Amino acid sequence: MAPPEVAGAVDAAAFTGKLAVPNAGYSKRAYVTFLAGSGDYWKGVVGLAKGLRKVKSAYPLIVAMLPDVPEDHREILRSQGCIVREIEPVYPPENQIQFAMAYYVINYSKLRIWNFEEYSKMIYLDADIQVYDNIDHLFDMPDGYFYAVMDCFCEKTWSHSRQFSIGYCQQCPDKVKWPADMGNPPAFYFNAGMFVYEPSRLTCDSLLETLRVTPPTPFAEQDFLNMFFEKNYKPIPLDYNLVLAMLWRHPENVDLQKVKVVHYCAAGSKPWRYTGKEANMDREDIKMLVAKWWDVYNDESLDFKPEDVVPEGDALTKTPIMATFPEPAINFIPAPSAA
Ligand SMILES: O=c1ccn([C@@H]2O[C@H](COP(=O)(O)OP(=O)(O)O)[C@@H](O)[C@H]2O)c(=O)[nH]1
Ligand SMILES: OC[C@H]1O[C@H](O[C@@H]2[C@@H](O)[C@H](O)[C@@H](O)[C@H](O)[C@@H]2O)[C@H](O)[C@@H](O)[C@H]1O
Ligand SMILES: [Mn+2]
Repeated sequence: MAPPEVAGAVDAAAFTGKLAVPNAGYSKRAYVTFLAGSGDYWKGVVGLAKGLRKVKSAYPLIVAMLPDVPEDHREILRSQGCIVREIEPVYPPENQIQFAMAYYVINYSKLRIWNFEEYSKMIYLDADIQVYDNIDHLFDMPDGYFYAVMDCFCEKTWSHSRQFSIGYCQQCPDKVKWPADMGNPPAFYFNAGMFVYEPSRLTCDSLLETLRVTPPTPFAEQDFLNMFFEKNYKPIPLDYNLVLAMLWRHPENVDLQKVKVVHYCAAGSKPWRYTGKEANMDREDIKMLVAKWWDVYNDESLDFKPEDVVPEGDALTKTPIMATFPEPAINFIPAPSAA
């Protein structure tokens, strides 16, 4: 069953993929992910690069990374055709979150991807996301909006929220209705693991200016982006970012045959760390999705090859060029080591 129709959602018909038109202009487009620290998230990026190759995406994958990503990890990503871009960390005001600095620096630093204005349109994907069907047609959606998939409020990670306390979720707004005496129901709220956006230095400056006067919140940049883009946000179908908790919280809204993008964000679901021991991780659908991720990661036929490099001047970047942008010599205060 389709998820609840949401007013203003982009018409599902636009998502057949058949409406996609080749990118006529030279407006540059790219996927972008984010990498911080010397931990194992680089494996997620390798999986994502190979997944995008498997679905024959026409666009490159940029990796926005903090200075604390070690050179050997960067080299692995370059060898997989990724374009590596170092970004400056974003430090929230020290006085507010000194005990969770690493978490907040990692999440708020993601905002630097708005500076990549050599691209007219980008699709951001967390490193714990995998793309199993081509989604290039999302680049053709009308400009001026922020497209992302609605999140779910039912996991205990939401226990701090009013929604959780009354059992309300936007995925099933009629099950527990928002009480009239609590004012209007919350605005649609998206998961920030995947979104379609238009880079702009002006927007980036405005984001960082606003952040300076905004106290950090539990979901960090996800809460912040929902507040900042509330008026431009357009929900897109959950097939474009399946937050795994939907499988046990709202199975009636999920058709795994139609899902194009899977977000391994549930506790214990990161494929490269999977043990099957955490809650819900012994489900057959979770085991299948984790195995599916490993199939792509281990598929050597999907490794980047030199012949994948496109000739200079090709209007469409058909496959990632083996380029590494000159990493700007910015003097960084080393970011706290990532979580
Ligand atoms: O140590 C870390 C933690 C996070 N990330 C990046 O930040 C994103 C958001 O973190 P995560 O996906 O773990 O959050 P969740 O979606 O599970 O809440 C990840 O996907 C990575 O792209 C990273 O590179 N290193
Ligand atoms: O805290 C910041 C993160 O917030 C989001 O993850 C959440 C969200 O999905 C909740 O709905 C889940 O309950 C929770 O498990 C999960 O961590 C983004 O996916 C991630 O990119 C990042 O912005
Ligand atoms: Mn994630």
